Amino acid sequence: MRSSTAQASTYASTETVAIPLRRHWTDRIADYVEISKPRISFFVLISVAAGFLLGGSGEFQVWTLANALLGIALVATGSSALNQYYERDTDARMERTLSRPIPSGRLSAGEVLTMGLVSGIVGCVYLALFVNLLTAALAAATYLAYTLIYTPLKRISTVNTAVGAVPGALPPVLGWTAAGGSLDFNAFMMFSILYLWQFPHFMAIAWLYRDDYRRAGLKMIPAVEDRKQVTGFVAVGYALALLPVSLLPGQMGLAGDIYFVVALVFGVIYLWTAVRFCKTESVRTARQLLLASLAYLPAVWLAMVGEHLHLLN
Ligand code: HEM
Ligand SMILES: CC(C)=CCC/C(C)=C/CC/C(C)=C/COP(=O)(O)OP(=O)(O)O
Repeated sequence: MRSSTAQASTYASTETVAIPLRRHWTDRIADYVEISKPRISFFVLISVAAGFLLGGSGEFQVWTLANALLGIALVATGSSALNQYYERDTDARMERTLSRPIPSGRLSAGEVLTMGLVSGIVGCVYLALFVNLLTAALAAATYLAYTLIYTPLKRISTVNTAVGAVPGALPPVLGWTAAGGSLDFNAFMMFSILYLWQFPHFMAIAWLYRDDYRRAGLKMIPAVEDRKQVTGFVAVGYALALLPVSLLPGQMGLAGDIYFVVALVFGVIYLWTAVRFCKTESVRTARQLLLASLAYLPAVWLAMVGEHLHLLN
């Protein structure tokens, strides 16, 4: 125990962290919640719910949905905890992540490692017992791909984004199989939409935090690429590819005309913000692209589910 006053900037050199002797239990809970990356996890769970509501046979199984959400939330929390355990040194070098529980000394690395293993394993076992084996196996694959492949790859190659986008795109598939759906073309369409969506989303973020990533030695495209507009072209390319792919569910009978219009309108806005970002890389255009990404996903899932369940027509 080196000190009881954890001042984030003091610990920027990684291992030196202070664990306060006594902290109120509500503060510890808040730290555990922060470890779970609650905003990303919330979107992951929205995607699970969308997959579930589209993959079911028509009969609404509320308890299976609740069990799937709980089990997947535990697995997602476990993967976030292991990611932060592994990245405790690089997180301490980035302004965005410096005040996370480990680099700021509010939680020990050992605690977070334990949380990552326990939460991940309990979540997978819970899914196997209360949902089904296929969903448990896919959730375990998501957890392992995120922690053992994507996370270490961030230090090695810019390919990391294309790899991390695979576990990132699996949540709707987990929901789909939790509802009893098989791994068919419709599940693959939902996977593809979320896979492509992640690139403009992350190019905006990676550009905004490129100095952070450079300082930490993480290989993100805008942090290693000196030529202007490469990040923008990646964003535009994927936003463009997303447009026709996102219209497929309307064509394949998973959703109808309302979905088609919503996917088209939000897809065009997403593409337009990506083009603006590509033309003029700036904090303003990057933030607009990030905002468009965060509006796109709930809108598209909601329209698909709403129309599939005849709530909109
Ligand atoms: C390659 C895949 C992805 C990468 C590298 C990535 C990276 C990030 C990062 C670094 C942030 C933090 C930005 C900040 O602190 O300001 C973030 C925010 C976010 N991400 Fe992603 N993400 C990916 C995929 C996803 C997926 C699959 C989802 C949801 C299904 C998602 C949903 C969100 C949300 C909701 C936020 C919160 C924005 C906010 O703080 O307001 N991301 N992402
Ligand atoms: C069921 C289950 C395990 C779901 C999880 C799905 C999943 C992997 C979502 C996150 C996608 C992703 C690569 C986020 C960025 O992490 P980052 O490490 O780049 O972000 P950071 O820099 O903020 O730590």
